[in-house]
Amino acid sequence: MIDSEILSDNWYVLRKITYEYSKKDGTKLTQSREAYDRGNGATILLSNKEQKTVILTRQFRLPTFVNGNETGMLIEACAGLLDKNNAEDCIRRETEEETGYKITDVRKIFEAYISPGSVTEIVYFFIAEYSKEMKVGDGGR
Ligand SMILES: Nc1nc2c(ncn2[C@@H]2O[C@H](COP(=O)(O)OP(=O)(O)O[C@H]3O[C@H](CO)[C@@H](O)[C@H](O)[C@@H]3O)[C@@H](O)[C@H]2O)c(=O)[nH]1
Ligand SMILES: [Mg+2]
Repeated sequence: MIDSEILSDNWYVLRKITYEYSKKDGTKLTQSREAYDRGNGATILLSNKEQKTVILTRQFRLPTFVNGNETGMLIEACAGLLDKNNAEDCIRRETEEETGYKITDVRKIFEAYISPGSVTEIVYFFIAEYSKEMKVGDGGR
């Protein structure tokens, strides 16, 4: 890395990074690219096999509104940004906040860079079973 310049540091951080990249033939190329750092995230698909149901969330997503989604409303799997906790603890807490279900067993199925051309974020994907006994609140937070 040759240089890192902060272009925006308001809510999350947008940097312009200049670096030297070695090509296969050994020649070196200097490139600059912007990278948006908003931390890492986790998402979970909650399902109930007996009922054949899943729980999804519905919320306003500004970036979709400015890019063709007329109402800006999006139906999604429950998701949240990670803090210092590990991804598993974080998705349990996020599930309770957003859906009102206190889940116990969660299984990580994979992780991925979701928009590697511009965003640094890794998203950890989980699945879990839920049942009505696990309902402890209204969710929606
Ligand atoms: N003031 C302010 N608040 C912001 C801004 N950007 C995000 N927030 C707030 O920060 C909180 C983040 O909520 P989480 O539930 O932790 O994250 P998320 O937005 O659901 O993100 C998760 O889901 C996305 C969609 O799948 C994923 O893109 C993301 O990686 C993550 O997993 C929300 O209350 C949101 O409004 C901003 O620019 N300004
Ligand atoms: Mg969320």
